Amino acid sequence: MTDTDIKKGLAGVVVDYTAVSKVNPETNSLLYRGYPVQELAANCSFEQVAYLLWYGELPTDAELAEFERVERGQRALGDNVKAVIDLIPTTAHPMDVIRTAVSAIGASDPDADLATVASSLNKAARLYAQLPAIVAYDQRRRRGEDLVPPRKDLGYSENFLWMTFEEVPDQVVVDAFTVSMILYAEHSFNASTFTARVITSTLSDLYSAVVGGIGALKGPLHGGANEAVMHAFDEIGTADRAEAWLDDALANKRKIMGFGHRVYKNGDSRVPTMKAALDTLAEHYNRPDMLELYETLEQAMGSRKNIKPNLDYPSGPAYNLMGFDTLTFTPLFVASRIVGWTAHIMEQAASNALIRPLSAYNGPDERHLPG
Ligand SMILES: CC(=O)SCCNC(=O)CCNC(=O)[C@H](O)C(C)(C)COP(=O)(O)OP(=O)(O)OC[C@H]1O[C@@H](n2cnc3c(N)ncnc32)[C@H](O)[C@@H]1OP(=O)(O)O
Ligand SMILES: O=C([O-])CC(=O)C(=O)O
Repeated sequence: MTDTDIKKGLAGVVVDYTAVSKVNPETNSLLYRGYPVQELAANCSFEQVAYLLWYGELPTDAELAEFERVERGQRALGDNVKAVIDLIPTTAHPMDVIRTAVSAIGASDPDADLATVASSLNKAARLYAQLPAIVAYDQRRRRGEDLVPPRKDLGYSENFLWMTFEEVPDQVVVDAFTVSMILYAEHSFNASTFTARVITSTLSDLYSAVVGGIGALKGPLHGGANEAVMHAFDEIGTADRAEAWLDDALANKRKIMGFGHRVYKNGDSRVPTMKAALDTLAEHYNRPDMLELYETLEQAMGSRKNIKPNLDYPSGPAYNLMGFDTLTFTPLFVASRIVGWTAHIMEQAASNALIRPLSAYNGPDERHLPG
């Protein structure tokens, strides 16, 4: 075994097939079940995309109506889940709250260990329906606000925003939110999805795999970057300070959050769509200063390092403009990625092989206890 045999971070290693999505850095494209994500973002609801990712085809009108009926019927936060959340101090990171809430849902499911396709689809649908209530309630309780019950007359995005802010914002805001949910839903074997697949590969249950995925997503090298982008914007303040801030950060060997990607080396296929949504929001809220800072930092990062933004870069400021607290950004990613994770969990279960790579030992040579 030589150093070149070791693929640190599994970089460049193809570990399995997937039919869920195709990330193609050569053409800078992303397909969900064959459809370009940009087409889906421009034409579909989040409900349609969730159905597509789970079932492999877009729903007919009748299938969509039934799918929406089931989702709307399961939106309300269960009393037991609310009680668990209320036990967690508001000083905890919201990702820890989401992780615990999902664990509580799993622990109260008598069929948690049942892994038939129908049972897994039901569990996935329940988590997808419940996560907005969990995310919205956690943000509200941190602000000292009461829980807002869901409304069955609203679509997924409108209801999510309603439960968070107790009002449905203008359509441009709802549309930008839907675009973000669609773009975040799925991205092949990223770290959190792979984590979920590893857990599934041991024949563990779907909830355990999702909880593991949430843990992996929390880190700032993955989903936690959308939150970290906003912290950086807060640190920088105004566009005129961006270049000096960046030079200082790079001199101190800091990673610039929201830039770079393991697979895309020429830009993230989702960024132009999310940037267009951010542009709309900046106009709607009359915040040209946010765009100026965004573009100045992007250009400076391009000229210093030739590293391009990833999806977390436009999403962070977009969620800020929508009114979400910075700590809620990564939980929003969870609410969307639950769809991708569970699609992969089901795919892994249907064609399973225990995931267990090898390691090269570089510890002490064999030795023995004295005597
Ligand atoms: C939705 C998502 O999860 S997208 C990813 C979100 N994560 C972030 O935005 C965090 C910031 N970005 C990063 O840390 C990285 O780009 C990653 C983790 C996303 C990808 O990392 P890798 O594929 O392992 O690339 P790696 O870290 O080896 O980067 C290659 C070089 O570019 C540099 N680089 C890459 N990204 C950045 C960055 N954001 N800031 C500064 N330098 C960077 C690295 O330091 C490295 O330089 P070196 O060769 O001089 O050591
Ligand atoms: O693919 C990755 O490594 C990270 C990413 O962009 C995602 O999960 O959306």
